[in-house]
Amino acid sequence: MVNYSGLPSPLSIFSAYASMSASIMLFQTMVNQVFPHQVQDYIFSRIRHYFKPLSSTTTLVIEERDGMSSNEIYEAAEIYLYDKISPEIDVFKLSKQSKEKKLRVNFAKSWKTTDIFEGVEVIWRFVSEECKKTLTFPGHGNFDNDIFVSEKRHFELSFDKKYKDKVLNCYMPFVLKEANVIKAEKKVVKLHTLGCSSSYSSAQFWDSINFEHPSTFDTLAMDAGLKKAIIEDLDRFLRRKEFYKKVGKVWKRGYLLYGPPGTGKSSLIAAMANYLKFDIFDLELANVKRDSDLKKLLLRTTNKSILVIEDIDCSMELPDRRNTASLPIHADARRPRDQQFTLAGLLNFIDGLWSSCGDERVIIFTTNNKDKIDPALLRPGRMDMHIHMSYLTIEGFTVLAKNYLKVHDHQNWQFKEIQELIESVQVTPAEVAEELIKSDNAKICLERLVKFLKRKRMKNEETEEDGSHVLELFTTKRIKSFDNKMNSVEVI
Ligand SMILES: Nc1ncnc2c1ncn2[C@@H]1O[C@H](COP(=O)(O)OP(=O)(O)OP(=O)(O)O)[C@@H](O)[C@H]1O
Ligand SMILES: [Mg+2]
Repeated sequence: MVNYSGLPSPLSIFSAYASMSASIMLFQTMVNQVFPHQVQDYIFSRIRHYFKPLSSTTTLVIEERDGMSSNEIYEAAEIYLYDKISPEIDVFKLSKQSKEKKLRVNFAKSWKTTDIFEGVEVIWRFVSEECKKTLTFPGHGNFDNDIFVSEKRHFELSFDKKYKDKVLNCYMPFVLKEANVIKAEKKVVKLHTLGCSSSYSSAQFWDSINFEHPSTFDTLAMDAGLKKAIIEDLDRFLRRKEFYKKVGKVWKRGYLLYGPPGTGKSSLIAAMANYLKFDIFDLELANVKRDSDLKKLLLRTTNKSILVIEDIDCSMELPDRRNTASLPIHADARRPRDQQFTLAGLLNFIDGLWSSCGDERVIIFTTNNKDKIDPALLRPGRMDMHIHMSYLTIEGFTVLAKNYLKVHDHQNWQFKEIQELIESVQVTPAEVAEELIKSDNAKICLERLVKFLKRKRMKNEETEEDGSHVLELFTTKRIKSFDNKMNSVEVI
């Protein structure tokens, strides 16, 4: 039925629509009668898919994780978009972890913003979904269920299809570059520690907070020559990207810090992280359950980071590691042998696969007792530098006095006495630092320190007079007072 203008009349449109609706209803009834529910759903979803209006928009999904590793584009987008969170207009997420000083503003669920790049409009949307997984653990004869909840996050980037090339080839590199600039400008060092979803769950992940350790090379009580050597080594490492590439070596540097408790090993790690502006990944081997978990965790560390494994001698529970290098670090009888891991395995993985998956990696091991650690760690080529953190020296004390009390040696008569005492007593920077914060008054602090050092010296002398220990302590003291009073660095 066509009217004189050549257009279909309203009546013809209505009758066509009515007959189409009737056919659809007939088809629907037929499908409902013939097919089971699941098949019906599938048929209707396919029909909807084919008959939906053609979209002119493309959407890129940028997930937080790319398999086992973090996705660099997601991280860049997070940094780039962070400044676009506007508390006045949008709903935003506010959080604070107990160890953190500042509030943390973050993207709320379904947060959305528009960005314009060279005249092209793109829309960013933050999507976060909760995933619940039920894990079953064998209990006493029965099975305990534990629900493990994790968050899956991604960004969706939508834009007009015709700008696909421009977005992929120009906008995305722009976002990556901008993120690097922002990161360098207000680089906040992060401390990543091991987290676990629940006491039963085996899933382990890195949990991060802002790292606000005040230690720097200026505040470290250490011989100036050693400090200079470490700083120069770090600078050389950063500069040598091309060199490492040319010689076919992985761009990583390993340090072994050893010395008695309280001599500043952890403080030096903090100073290095603050100097390099690298994140710290603090790996407590005692909390890692399986070899496969360890590998996953290592692969989830990022570039420009420091992997720290403290007290490596204590992570190895076996009495003598020299003959047992292939025995597991965790000799846990409840676990099958293939699920345990060895130091040799860990080192091979770090040297091999892990290092080749990233750039600008620093790895630091610490120990109180270098003699007790596995020879595998001391092998040439393993750790590039062995740094001995010693008892307090006069030079170290000068740094502490300046930092804690703002006094310089020439200003104070007690300095000479303290210097003489420090030369004759083995005292750690931690012990002296503890005395120096006991009062706001520098004079009182130094007087107390003199008393403390005299008491310590007397105690040592008394112990030396106790016949049963004479030989051992004498030997230890004479040898160690020479050895341990020297910070030293050994480039391997
Ligand atoms: N060399 C140092 N320079 C400045 N402060 C220091 C130094 N060594 C120790 N301290 C002070 O003592 C505290 C404890 O030191 P730190 O944790 O760095 O020692 P450590 O060698 O890592 O000890 P442990 O072997 O027990 O882990 C620090 O927070 C700092 O205040
Ligand atoms: Mg420490």
